[in-house]
Amino acid sequence: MADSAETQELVYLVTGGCGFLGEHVVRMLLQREPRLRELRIFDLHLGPWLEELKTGPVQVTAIQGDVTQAHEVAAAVAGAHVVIHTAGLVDVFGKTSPETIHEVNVQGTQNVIEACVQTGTRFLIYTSSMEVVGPNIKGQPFYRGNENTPYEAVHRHPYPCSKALAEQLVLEANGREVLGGLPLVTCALRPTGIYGEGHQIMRDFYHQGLRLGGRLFRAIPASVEHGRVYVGNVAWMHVLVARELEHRAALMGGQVYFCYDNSPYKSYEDFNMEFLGPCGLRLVGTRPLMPYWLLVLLAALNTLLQWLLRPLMLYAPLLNPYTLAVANTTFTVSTDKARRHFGYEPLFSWEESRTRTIRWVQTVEGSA
Ligand SMILES: NC(=O)C1=CN([C@@H]2O[C@H](COP(=O)(O)OP(=O)(O)OC[C@H]3O[C@@H](n4cnc5c(N)ncnc54)[C@H](O)[C@@H]3O)[C@@H](O)[C@H]2O)C=CC1
Ligand SMILES: CC(C)CCC[C@@H](C)[C@H]1CC[C@H]2[C@@H]3[C@H](O)CC4=CC(=O)CC[C@]4(C)[C@H]3CC[C@]12C
Repeated sequence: MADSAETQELVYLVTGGCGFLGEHVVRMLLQREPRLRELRIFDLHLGPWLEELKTGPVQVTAIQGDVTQAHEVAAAVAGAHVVIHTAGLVDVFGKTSPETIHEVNVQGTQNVIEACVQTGTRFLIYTSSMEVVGPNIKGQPFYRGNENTPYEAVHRHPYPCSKALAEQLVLEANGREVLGGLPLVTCALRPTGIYGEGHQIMRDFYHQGLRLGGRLFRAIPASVEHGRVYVGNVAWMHVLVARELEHRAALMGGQVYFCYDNSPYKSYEDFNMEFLGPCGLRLVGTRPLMPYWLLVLLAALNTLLQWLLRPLMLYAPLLNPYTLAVANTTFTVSTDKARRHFGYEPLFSWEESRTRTIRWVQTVEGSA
């Protein structure tokens, strides 16, 4: 990559570049990677906003494609110096079958790795997830943990299972010889729950609050803490890793990094209120209004309804046994591995992340 860097000739590929995180990665690369010549954006569904990017100095190439199709992936990867693989099916609500989640998240990642090997691309960054670690099926808390904290990472749900398998594939591929004889350098970033402009679940909570007359009802105790991270900082960490991977290949190759920032540790609902509150919503109750056993029952009922209604319609509410278990389990990270290895510092302070997210919620359809 050194020659290309000197002549400012880098080609990057972002898979899933039209998703919530992918769009931020794309925009961040255009702003903060001056060595970029071409940016390829590969996604199943291309967004109309891509058009506005095509007028800048960097060649922006939109590629409509499917990561499960090896030939489509190989064609997109050929000639790229760096691949940032964010594409994935983020489904914890039972909208898609476990087989499809596996095909996209695991087989899709395998296709990306093989494409790098076959075409000679040396640097691969994978967007993994905190879900690879936990919360586990026992609901054990992970409190201010880092990448070395012992934790029983046992999953049953298709989404964390698929992310864990895909991450393993990526890490094992580190060091494989790519076309041309040089070694592949890979690493995986594990964001905690991401928030920020474009966050669909935040939108859903906002609309739900509006439907309930400006109120949301507390379901989870305030003492259950979640680590959350602003999407701009997740994008920034991807850009930094991509930049540093060549020079620090021995240190960073085959490594995992939690993706974090200075957002405060709070319960999922209290954290959301940091944005929804200034937009006119109120969280009712200092304690959960329903006993936990009733939530468990409702979550199980939702699973049953989803199954019964499947032939007629897709019933995929926010509450199911898995989302309840995740929401009700403390999972917070506290680590400086990314700072030590490649100098990561959050680009956006908590105040700025909050302000940007509030401004975005204010533009969401239905807002006052
Ligand atoms: N949203 C979150 O809180 C977190 C997300 N992640 C990971 O970050 C990555 C991005 O997630 P989000 O942006 O939230 O999801 P998203 O659903 O907004 O974006 C995923 C993108 O991948 C694309 N995609 C899906 N299937 C594809 C296929 N077969 N071929 C090509 N493209 C395909 C989608 O069209 C979409 O644009 C995922 O890998 C996810 O597992 C990790 C931690 C937390
Ligand atoms: C009313 C319910 C009790 C509250 C439901 C909230 C849930 C929908 C969300 C609570 C925690 C979220 C998950 C968490 O942020 C970690 C994640 C990481 C990922 O890689 C993908 C998304 C998610 C699983 C996220 C999904 C929504 C929650 C379960």
